[in-house]
Amino acid sequence: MMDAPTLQIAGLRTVFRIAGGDVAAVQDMDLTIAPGETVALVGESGSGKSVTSLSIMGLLPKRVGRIAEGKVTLCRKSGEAVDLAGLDEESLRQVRGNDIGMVFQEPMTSLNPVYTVGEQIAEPIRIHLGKSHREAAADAVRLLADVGIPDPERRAGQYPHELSGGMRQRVTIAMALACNPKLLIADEPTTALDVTIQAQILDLLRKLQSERGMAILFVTHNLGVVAEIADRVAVMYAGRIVETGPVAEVFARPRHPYTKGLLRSVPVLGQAVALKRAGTPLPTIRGNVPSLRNLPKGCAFANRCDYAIAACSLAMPPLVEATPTQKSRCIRWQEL
Ligand SMILES: Nc1ncnc2c1ncn2[C@@H]1O[C@H](COP(=O)(O)OP(=O)(O)OP(=O)(O)O)[C@@H](O)[C@H]1O
Repeated sequence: MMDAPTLQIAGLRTVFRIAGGDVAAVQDMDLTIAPGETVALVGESGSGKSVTSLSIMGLLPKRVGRIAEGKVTLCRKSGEAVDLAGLDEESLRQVRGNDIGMVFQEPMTSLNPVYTVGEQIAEPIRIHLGKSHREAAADAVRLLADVGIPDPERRAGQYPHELSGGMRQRVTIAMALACNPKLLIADEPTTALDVTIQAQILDLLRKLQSERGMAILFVTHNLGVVAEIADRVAVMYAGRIVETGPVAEVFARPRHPYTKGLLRSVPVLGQAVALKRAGTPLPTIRGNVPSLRNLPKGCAFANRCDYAIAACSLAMPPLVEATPTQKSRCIRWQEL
């Protein structure tokens, strides 16, 4: 029998209250992540990637954002399945940092400047796992070693400002993993780091995942990072998944014009230099992401799409199976 999924999102719709009514930042969202699997959410800025991860974690801005429909089922460490969309704040606090670990783009937003890094890693271990100060402090040093920080005993006594950006991000990963979560949500965790450090952090996440077998939801706008880290990818556009499938298959043969455009606009080093010399601009997707306040009736990508026909503007295309493993929200996927 297959293991139960670690995370199962079904029919998620997340809305924000704005002047004049609610606007949906995420809708029709179905997504499953199996134990030990890495799923990447990609798309341009504003496509709804971060709102999806905030919805899972119960961290939507209070009174402004809310889950209006759908279920977010998490298989907890105990084996119990809970619908995070239906939990109160206190129950969510027991899940966050315990069953779900979180790593964000800017490590300083997760770290407190007035506590040592050792104290900060030890805190969730005491709160969620009920260990003593002494045991939690020893665990914190072990975790610092696990995330590749040299001289972990000395580092545990240092404050965040005494560490480099890459080291700080390793510390937030240690914090996220402190309680051995089933799911790690990493929202642009390498975007603020320079390229060599980025590669080290991705290597570290891969190594930790193979050791611990946790599921990872990886949010990024960077397709190179997706290729490095993910098993499956879900491409978002204007709040909806427009294509999903195994990374190798989607990259080799995208079945949605938006994915195709995104892949075409990734600079390939030699090619980018040659294009620049020839005075040819790198291909980009023309036009802009539509405003969520007045999304068109049909496909939200139609006005930017080279494949658009009249039918595309009549109704929102459903997400259909293009292959047994790949889905597309395009009525012309067979022609791509
Ligand atoms: N606090 C808020 N109030 C109103 N609307 C919001 C709020 N936060 C997000 N949104 C809406 O949700 C949309 C999706 O935002 P989200 O942060 O998920 O995008 P993203 O794909 O993660 O982009 P980025 O890569 O820039 O973080 C935004 O375009 C915005 O319209």
